Amino acid sequence: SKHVIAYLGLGANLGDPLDQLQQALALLHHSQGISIRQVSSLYETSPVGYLDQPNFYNLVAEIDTVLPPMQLLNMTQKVEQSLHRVRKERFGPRTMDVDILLYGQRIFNLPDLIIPHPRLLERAFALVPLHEVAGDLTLPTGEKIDQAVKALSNDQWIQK
Ligand SMILES: Nc1nc2nc(S)n(CCO)c2c(=O)[nH]1
Repeated sequence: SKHVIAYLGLGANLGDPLDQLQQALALLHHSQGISIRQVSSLYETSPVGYLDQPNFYNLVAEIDTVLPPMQLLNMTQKVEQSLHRVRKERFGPRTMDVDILLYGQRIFNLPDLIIPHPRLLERAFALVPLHEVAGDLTLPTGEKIDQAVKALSNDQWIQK
């Protein structure tokens, strides 16, 4: 069936984030219908949304998947659960967050699946690692990633 290149944003700021990110990548790579093609550098980033929490560690993985979007969403939620994701505050600290940033050139606006990720273009913690693995991509909504990353305000910049 049809192969789609998708981009997943991973983040963690509770427990042992580096170990959890490594475990999440291994789980994804060994999932049926998903193969990881590229992984960005690891970035330590200051929390966006709810500031009174530990720094996050973020990365973006480029995957080749034959899963339809809702099945890919199920897989990402299973990975979060196996990393003991406890959903408390919506923007609070978490052991693992796996967001579907892009799914080929597709656009979805479903109740529990909005792609491209709605806050992608204003979040350096997603856009900078995405630019690293897919810098010359144009979003299905028309924005060019390399222009969007340049447009980020300086205070949004993050260190590797
Ligand atoms: N720096 C940073 N801030 C965040 N705020 C939320 S919510 N999240 C979870 C991802 O939506 C993050 C994150 O991954 N990194």
